[in-house]
Amino acid sequence: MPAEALQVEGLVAGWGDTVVLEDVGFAVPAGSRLAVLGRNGVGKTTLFSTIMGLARRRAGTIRLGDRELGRAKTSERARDGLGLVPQTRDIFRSLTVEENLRAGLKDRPVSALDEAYALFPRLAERRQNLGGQLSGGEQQMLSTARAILGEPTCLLLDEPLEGLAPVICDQLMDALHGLARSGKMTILLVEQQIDRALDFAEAVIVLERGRIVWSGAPAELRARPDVVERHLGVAGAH
Ligand SMILES: Nc1ncnc2c1ncn2[C@@H]1O[C@H](COP(=O)(O)OP(=O)(O)OP(=O)(O)O)[C@@H](O)[C@H]1O
Repeated sequence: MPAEALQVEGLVAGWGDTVVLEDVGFAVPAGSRLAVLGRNGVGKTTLFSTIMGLARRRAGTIRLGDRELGRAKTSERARDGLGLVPQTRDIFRSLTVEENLRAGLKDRPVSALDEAYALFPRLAERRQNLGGQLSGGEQQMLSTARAILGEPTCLLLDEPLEGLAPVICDQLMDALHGLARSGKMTILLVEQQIDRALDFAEAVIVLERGRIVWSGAPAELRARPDVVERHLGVAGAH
């Protein structure tokens, strides 16, 4: 396996005729965790969408392991090991929790569902409930669990904590830390809760208007309140 799970170089991308990302480049070592930070509208979701083949790449390369993704379809990227948990939590509201999870199994045996239930015991309690009956936190757990069942080598999590109560954020982050400890998955996290993102990540990139304006280690960002204030719009990360 190459040392880098994901390598992005000179990426210019957007939607239709609109360019959102300009010359974005970064590399994520296999098994590591990267936080992607930035204010609303700077292009974080567009970055994940471009990696998944959902947005329009105009220039640059995206390499997953040793494969350059080029024009690969989203389904091929998923087969090659990319997984996305979108901000919109794409669960099937009229299917049960168990049915939702089965949809994420790909070719794996049904017994693999136990992995999801071990990671999120709350989902086991709710397995016969419909997706639409779940709380926001449970829906986020379901969306995350379904992506994980596909055994992605590289998981993209887009603002998983948005709108969740602090205690649910704790539970979700505990599960993500557990996943990360297994070392099998490379995880990219977009998150507005900066402290939680910095606790989780080993490296950080900060986006502003579609460009990377800062990159480094979480401790380095914590030592730069000026960067935090300027690009993330808050007084400081503690
Ligand atoms: N699916 C889409 N179709 C068309 N334009 C989009 C789409 N998603 C995002 N955009 C546009 O791309 C630009 C960057 O938005 P994006 O969602 O990537 O930023 P973000 O940093 O993820 O912000 P947020 O934190 O608000 O999600 C915005 O102008 C937005 O309207």
